[in-house]
Amino acid sequence: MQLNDKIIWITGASSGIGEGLAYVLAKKNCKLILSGRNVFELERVKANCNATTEILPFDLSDFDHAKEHVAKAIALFGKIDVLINNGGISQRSLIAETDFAVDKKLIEVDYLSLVALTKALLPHFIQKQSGHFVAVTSLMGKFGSPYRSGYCGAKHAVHGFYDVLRMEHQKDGIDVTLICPGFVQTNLAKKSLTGDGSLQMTDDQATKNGLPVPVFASRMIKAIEKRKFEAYIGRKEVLGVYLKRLFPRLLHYSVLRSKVR
Ligand SMILES: NC(=O)c1ccc[n+]([C@@H]2O[C@H](COP(=O)([O-])OP(=O)(O)OC[C@H]3O[C@@H](n4cnc5c(N)ncnc54)[C@H](O)[C@@H]3O)[C@@H](O)[C@H]2O)c1
Repeated sequence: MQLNDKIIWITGASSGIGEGLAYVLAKKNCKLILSGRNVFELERVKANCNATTEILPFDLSDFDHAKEHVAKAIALFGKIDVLINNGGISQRSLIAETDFAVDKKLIEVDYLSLVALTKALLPHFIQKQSGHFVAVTSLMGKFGSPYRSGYCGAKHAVHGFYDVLRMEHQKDGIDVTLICPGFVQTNLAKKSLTGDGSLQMTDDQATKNGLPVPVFASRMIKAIEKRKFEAYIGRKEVLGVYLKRLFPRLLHYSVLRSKVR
């Protein structure tokens, strides 16, 4: 399935991966709906896309109004073909030093907001007997790494939810793709939550050495077009998925030795 000319809704579209996806999809003549919190940044991204790009600002943690956000998104072009649940926040703090409020925020933004939007959009996909849910999780949704307990928990939960969604609604022509990035050169690390909920503000070396956003975005779009169930996109860190599956104890000690923060 080519994404050309499709109507695609992207969350977290004001920066990083979401922004990069918007530019590649705009070149494919897609009609785009860009969501995020920062209207100024969304307008900036929109100005760099094609003429059929709209913005729909809202906070992902406002999931009590998910049905209203979905109704507005459908009204923009009359239907939606693909929802890319991309927006999210990360974490850099040890479990023993992390306030419970931080765990709650991570589960709300990185898991519950995706569930809320997906459930609100599902009746539309069932009614038209087609649609594609894409969730940007992480390799941290497949295995753990220190300093990211709440983030890993939320991203693992995303996998559980969407695996079930795929099983329950394949009969309705609905596809589900889970995208697991390794390290990608965005500001995610800088905006990561520390133990008291404040932002880390500094970059990680691993993120700086990650895939450039345009490279990542192109590979992600290919995975969506192939209707992959799951795609692991990164450099050598992707091996962690296979180590976890085959040699979990080896992965455990490799992650500890790598001292990735
Ligand atoms: N960059 C990486 O190395 C990496 C690795 C694994 C997974 N990911 C995932 O990729 C996705 C995109 O992240 P990114 O790397 O582009 O970082 P980013 O910080 O540039 O993008 C995240 C986007 O989500 C938005 N967002 C965060 N909280 C929000 C809220 N409450 N309401 C609305 N929007 C909100 C941010 O404003 C931002 O636009 C995230 O889900 C992240 O977990 C990134």
